[in-house]
Order: sequence, then structure tokens, then C-alpha cells
Amino acid sequence: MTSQIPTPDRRPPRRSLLPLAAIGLIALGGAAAFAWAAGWMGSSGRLTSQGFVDTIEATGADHPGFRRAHSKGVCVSGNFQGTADGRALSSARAFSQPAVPVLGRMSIGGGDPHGADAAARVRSMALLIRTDDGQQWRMAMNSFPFFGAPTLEAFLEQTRAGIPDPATGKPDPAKMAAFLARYPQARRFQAWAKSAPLSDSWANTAYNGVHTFYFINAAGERQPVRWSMRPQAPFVEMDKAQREQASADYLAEELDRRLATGPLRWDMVVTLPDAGDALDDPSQPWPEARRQVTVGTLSLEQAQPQATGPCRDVNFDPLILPTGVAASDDPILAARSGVYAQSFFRREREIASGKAAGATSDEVSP
Ligand code: HEM
Repeated sequence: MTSQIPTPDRRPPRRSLLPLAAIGLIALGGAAAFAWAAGWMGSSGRLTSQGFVDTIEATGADHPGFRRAHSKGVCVSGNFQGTADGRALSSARAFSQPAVPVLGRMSIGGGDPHGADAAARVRSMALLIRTDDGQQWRMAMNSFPFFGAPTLEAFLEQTRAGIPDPATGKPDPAKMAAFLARYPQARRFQAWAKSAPLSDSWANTAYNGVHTFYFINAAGERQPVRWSMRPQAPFVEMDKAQREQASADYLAEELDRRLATGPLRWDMVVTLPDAGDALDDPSQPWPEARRQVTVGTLSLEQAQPQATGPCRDVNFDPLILPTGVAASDDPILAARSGVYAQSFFRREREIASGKAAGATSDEVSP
């Protein structure tokens, strides 16, 4: 791995510590009673990002200084080049500036910063695109094609179902069964998780933004989109036996080998909905036949361990958007901003107070 990744702006993101007051509006009737019972509401009675992060933390061991989710990853860097089709849909400078510098992070799902790469069902890509007009576009995408829960309350219940039972040290399967009974639409995600083949690399995996955003062009026209990064590297499946034999840092090592031979590229593709497609529920996929437009190419050139790399202290808040891109009314998207800020605050405080040796050494694994 190289050490030439440019140092990012370490100022707190503009939306850091954004309270979940807005989300409080959705806590109506039974949902509010449920959230209170679930421990997600603070003593003020409001929904809080602190409560959500507390719940995530309760699902596993403490790892001071690390992200509370997607804890294991590496920093990457490269550039983004927009297309004419991208410029027609959005006035974001990322589509018109030649080769915009990108700082990113490739990660695996889960809260264990020392977990086995190949065992992770979910792989991820986060990007910070900084354009020469002083604006930033941050995004955090996953390998799943749609989210696993239709609402915040549902996702909280799913997260709580993953908290180990003190009697067994393992999550109680009855709680996950209760979640699926209450939210049958979540079975679609379970089916994806069981059946979708895993690739043998971060480089040949597609990453999906999942939420709806709006692209706004120079004429002020607003187009709903969902974006994905589609790898130019061909898909190669990694079967169960190969995954079980792989080293703990398999994905990072494999990425280094590929980068040593040249840049890795993804096409940024946006899907446009038809009337009636869900705009505010990321658990509802849009039909495959919807129109798709290639709006840019991402090239990654370098990687670096997160403990010493510039992505460690970045909050890839998906609501930090440039002019020309706007958030939809998806309440899960809105909630992520506050929850990520809370996770960021906790991990940075642990690092600053010297409680996070594992997150600051130059070793990714202990
Ligand atoms: C309410 C729903 C969600 C919650 C509560 C949640 C929670 C979190 C938390 C706490 C972090 C760590 C943030 C940090 O410390 O910087 C995180 C990271 C991440 N999340 Fe989520 N998440 C949610 C939904 C999603 C969705 C829908 C996606 C993708 C489509 C996603 C993708 C990611 C990625 C890629 C990262 C790692 C970003 C990085 O590399 O820094 N999350 N999430």
C-alpha cells in the first residue's frame, strides 16, 4: 500500500451532530410507544441518534476508536470523471470538472474491526468527492441492492434482534423471527443475503446507494435517481470453501495486488424511476427494466490502512451533497446523518483521549 493519499479536510462535517428532531415527527402513536419501549428515545422523549448508536453498540464487543458499523476497512483514493449525460441531469461540479480527486474507504459490514474479510456478507464503498468550487459530495454505498428494513423502527427492531441474549451469548432467534413476522417485506433482503453470489474482490463488486436522491440540472429540472457503482472488472464468484480458507485480511490484500497493476474502475450508473416507484422506502427495489444512465467513471489508484490513512477521521455522511444533488424525503436517509455523526463523535473522542490503541496503530489487525 502507498502513503500518497492526500490528507482530507478534518473539519467536522457540516451536518455533524444533526439531531434527529426531524425524525421525531414520524414518531406517531404506536411507533412512539414502540420506540420508547425499545430504548431508542432519550429521557427527553425524543428519538435520538445516541439511542440508535447505543443499540448498535449492544450487538457486539467494544472497539474504541472504530466506526460502530462497517468497522473494518481500508482507505482508497483516485478520481471521478463525469459524462455528458451526467451533466445533462445534474449541475453538480463533479460532472463537469475533469478528473475530480476522490478519497474513499472500502469496508465490510459489521462492527468487528478485526473480522474475517471473506466471511462478510456485505461489502461497502464510501466516497468523498471534493470539487474545485469548494463543494463536497459524500456517499456510503453497500453491495446489497436494497435495504433490509422498510422503516427506521423496523431497522431498530432488526438491530435489537442482533443483541446477544445474556443467557446464551448469542442473539435470540425468536426475536429475528418476530421481526420478520412484523415486517414480512424484510424477507426479500433475507433471500438476497442467502442466495446472491459473493465475488472474490472489492474490485469486482457493485455498490448501491439504495436511497432515492434528486439530480437537479442547470434548468432547475429535478430528476429522482438511485445510483450504483458498477465494476468494470468482471465478476468472479468466491465460493463458501474459498471464503473459509481465505486469510482474515483477504480483501485488503487482494485489493493491493490489483492496484499494483493499475487503477480499478467503476461506472457510476443512475436508475430513473417510473411513476409509482417508491421514492422514500429504500427496501423497495425498482424493476430491472427502468432506464439507466451512465453518469461517470470512478478510478481508484491507491490504498492505505485506515489506522494511518486519511479516511479514518472522515464521516461519510450521505447527506453532505453538492449543489445539483438533493436528498429525497426518505426518513432512513435522514436518520443516517445523525447516527453517523454520533458514531463519529464517539470514535474521535476515544482516539483523542488515548483509549483507542487499535485504531491508531499502523496495523489493521491486532
Ligand atoms: C438507519 C439505517 C442505518 C444506520 C443506523 C446505519 C449506521 C451506520 C453507522 C453507525 C456507521 C458508522 C459511521 C461512522 O462512524 O463514520 C455506518 C457506516 C456505514 N454505513 Fe450505515 N447505517 C444505516 C443505513 C445504511 C445504508 C442504507 C447504507 C448503504 C446503502 C449504509 C452504508 C454504510 C457504509 C458504506 C458505511 C461505512 C462508511 C465509511 O466507510 O465510513 N448504511 N452506518
